[in-house]
Amino acid sequence: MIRVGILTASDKGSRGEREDRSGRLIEEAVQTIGGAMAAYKVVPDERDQIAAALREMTDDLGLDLIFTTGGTGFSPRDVTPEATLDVAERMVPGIAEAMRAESMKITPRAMLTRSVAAIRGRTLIVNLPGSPKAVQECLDIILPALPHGIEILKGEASECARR
Ligand SMILES: Nc1ncnc2c1ncn2[C@@H]1O[C@H](COP(=O)(O)OP(=O)(O)OP(=O)(O)O)[C@@H](O)[C@H]1O
Ligand SMILES: Nc1nc2c(c(=O)[nH]1)N[C@H]1C(S)=C(S)[C@@H](COP(=O)(O)O)O[C@H]1N2
Repeated sequence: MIRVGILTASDKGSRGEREDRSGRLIEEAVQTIGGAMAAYKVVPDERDQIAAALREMTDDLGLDLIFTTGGTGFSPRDVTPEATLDVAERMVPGIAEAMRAESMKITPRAMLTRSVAAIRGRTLIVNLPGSPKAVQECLDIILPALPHGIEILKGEASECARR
């Protein structure tokens, strides 16, 4: 079982002005790879609050995988990638590269997400864009590859199967 944290960075969501459909979507999608939501938080687009929530989900809760949603674009308040870099120990560029490359086949605006993926301790952190449409598209692209990486992170698999 993969223990998943969902962190929604949204000013509107944190004020209770919008239902978090993106967070709900992530919760349902991770079940297809044996994931279960173990923590959920909505924070405003504030770098310190996002980084603090990421530290809590990694260091205190020891989750396997964290998806953030929102705050990856060009608005001055979009700081989720910067907050992720604040807590990152090792980068995983291929995940964001794959999301952008495959999403570009759907919309050229996919190049506008500044999302990053990184490892802290034994936790993989992946930024997703904010809209439910973008979240679904990005998860379709990356979810199949994640369980193997998480197994290795957890020390449950040492070799890469050639697939
Ligand atoms: N968590 C979410 N749940 C449902 N819809 C969302 C969510 N995040 C974004 N969206 C939708 O995607 C659109 C673009 O997202 P964007 O990140 O620009 O949000 P915003 O509403 O401008 O800002 P914020 O969510 O930070 O208050 C939004 O207008 C909204 O329709
Ligand atoms: N697959 C996919 N990626 C996408 C999109 C999309 O519709 N589908 N929208 C893009 C748009 S319009 C923006 S502005 C950026 C940043 O989104 P965010 O600010 O909500 O994080 O994600 C991009 N990535």
